[in-house]
Amino acid sequence: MAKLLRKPKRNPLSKGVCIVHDVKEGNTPLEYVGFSVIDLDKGAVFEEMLTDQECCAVILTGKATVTAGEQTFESLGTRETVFEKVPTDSVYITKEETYRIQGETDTRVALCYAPGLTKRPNRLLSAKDIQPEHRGIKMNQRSVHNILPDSLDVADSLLVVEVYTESGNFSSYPPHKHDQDNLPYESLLEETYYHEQDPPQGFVFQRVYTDDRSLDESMAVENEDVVLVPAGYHPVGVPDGYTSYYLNVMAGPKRIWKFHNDPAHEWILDREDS
Ligand SMILES: O=C(O)C[C@@H](O)[C@H](O)C(=O)CO
Repeated sequence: MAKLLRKPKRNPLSKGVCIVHDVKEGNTPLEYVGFSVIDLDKGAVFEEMLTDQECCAVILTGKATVTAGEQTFESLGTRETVFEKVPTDSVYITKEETYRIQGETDTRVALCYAPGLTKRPNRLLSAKDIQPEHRGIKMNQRSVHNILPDSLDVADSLLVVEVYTESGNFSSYPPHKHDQDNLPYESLLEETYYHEQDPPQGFVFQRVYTDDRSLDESMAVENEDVVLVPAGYHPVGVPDGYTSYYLNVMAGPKRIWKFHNDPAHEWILDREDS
């Protein structure tokens, strides 16, 4: 199995709480991004005390109450499956904070981590404030929900976005990278992809490669897999008949998404839509 591909597990953590993914220091080549997926049964509670990391808790499916410090956000979450394709609710939680998530229904939550540099207000990132963004033409079309974009000055390091790519299309395409701290031309951001497919027996292809090919992995990515992108271009192709969903977490030394397209494939952008 490719080194960048992580399969889902179901490791019980406490009563009614299961860890599906846990990408963290010690098991990842990533220095800035941490990523977990947890499943909570209705009524079950997950609690964590953050130290030097900030966190964005994305309610992928189901409903939950999130308490962060003195604030409680109730009835978060908008969908039973991610393929309802409506934006969802998330909560930004600052470093050195204790937070708690309680499932109001069975719920799946993505926990996105990155270095916290300052104490900031915790904040609800409401589904109501997310306008789906359409990108691309021809077979390069996708729909994007910007949960924590760089235009929102809410976090120190974290960028979070979810993307739908329909049957037969490519996204994160033409291939782009963001692995050089060379602003204003490019920023250095690591990235994780949490993937789902509809129907769930589907798979997508993701390649992660650098210009010199010292990194070049092509992966068949199945439902609930995670792909790590420490560096390089990272396009995704979706087979006919399936819809792809992925959640991206990005972080690096500067909180700005400035990508560089692979010059070999940039011509893709210059075509007429027809
Ligand atoms: O295809 C898209 O537009 C989504 C990607 O940009 C994805 O969010 C990503 O690769 C971010 O670097």
